[in-house]
Amino acid sequence: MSEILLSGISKDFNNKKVLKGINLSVQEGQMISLLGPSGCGKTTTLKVIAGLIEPDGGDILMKGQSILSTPIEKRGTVIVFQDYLLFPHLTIRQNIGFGLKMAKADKNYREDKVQEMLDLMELKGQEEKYPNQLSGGQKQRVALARALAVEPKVLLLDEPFSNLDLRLRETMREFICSLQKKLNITTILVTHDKEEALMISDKIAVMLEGEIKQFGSPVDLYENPVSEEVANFFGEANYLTGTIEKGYFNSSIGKFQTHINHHSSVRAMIRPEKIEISSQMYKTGIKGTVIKKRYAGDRVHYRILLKDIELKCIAATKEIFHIGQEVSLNINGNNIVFYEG
Ligand SMILES: Nc1ncnc2c1ncn2[C@@H]1O[C@H](COP(=O)(O)OP(=O)(O)OP(=O)(O)O)[C@@H](O)[C@H]1O
Repeated sequence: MSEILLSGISKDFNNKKVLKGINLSVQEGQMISLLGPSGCGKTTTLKVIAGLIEPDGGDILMKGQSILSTPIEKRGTVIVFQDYLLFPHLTIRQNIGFGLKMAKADKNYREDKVQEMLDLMELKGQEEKYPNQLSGGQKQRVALARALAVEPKVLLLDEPFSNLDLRLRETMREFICSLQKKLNITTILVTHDKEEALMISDKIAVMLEGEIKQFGSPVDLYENPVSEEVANFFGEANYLTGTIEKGYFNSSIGKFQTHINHHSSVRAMIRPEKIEISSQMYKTGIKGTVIKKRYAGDRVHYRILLKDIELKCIAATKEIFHIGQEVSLNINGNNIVFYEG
């Protein structure tokens, strides 16, 4: 049974459909990302789960029971916003204990729990300081400590890394991932950062214009996007048109073996890094000429011209090709994703 299940959740704001029937099933202990561009409805979805926004339609079940009419503080969910919303006039200790105080938890229990959180979040020595005396990463750990102190069943994180600089972002990402696994807490994280979602999630829900377009593992989403819309959102893609016949995809640049057998006209999607480039002019390779090159340190982005088609290719920097160079391309048919043409 799902820890949390959204079924047909809809929400309009000023006659604009912001959520158009969201379905999502999250299992206990999973880390899920809601990934989508700004304004697609990610935060609204989190707020609906937390009880901060009432949906117009649909239901939310927690372990099979509807929580729609359950008050916010009894839902077992807690939301951490990107700007942390710490209380500036309270010390770190008081901030962390705030939720427990509101819940009228016993004083001894509260003190023990705050201590446990200070240890868990590596905040020892900071307890009597005020939020403005802490770094961004420390503030975020205080916000997490305050959220986790009340032992929620579901942790909701809204863009948790967006206010941190690049290095701190990586450290906090690692910290939150290992904490989430250690506590085995069901977590839904909102992000617009694809790489972040790919790196930290058990599953990703791609959200575009108020709808979940695909829900799957990071590998599935990147390697087998269900539509061109999802493929384009996730990264760069090359498209070729052609037909599939007897297990082969026939296109203007060549014939590729595929596992698909039915006859049809298709559009084929190939990720730029799935194309192998070589300076060796193999007989089986597809001949092309490098016409553009962008060096990015750990990789190089190329444009390769083949007859009248330009392909985007991304390669490691082991061998760097120059503009005008004749190269040979190799594409494995298993790395081509097909959409109906
Ligand atoms: N309380 C509200 N009243 C009116 N419109 C709202 C309200 N909250 C959100 N919206 C609108 O709903 C849409 C979705 O907003 P939401 O904050 O859920 O998007 P998001 O995907 O989280 O984007 P971002 O990453 O920019 O936060 C936006 O067009 C926003 O302006």
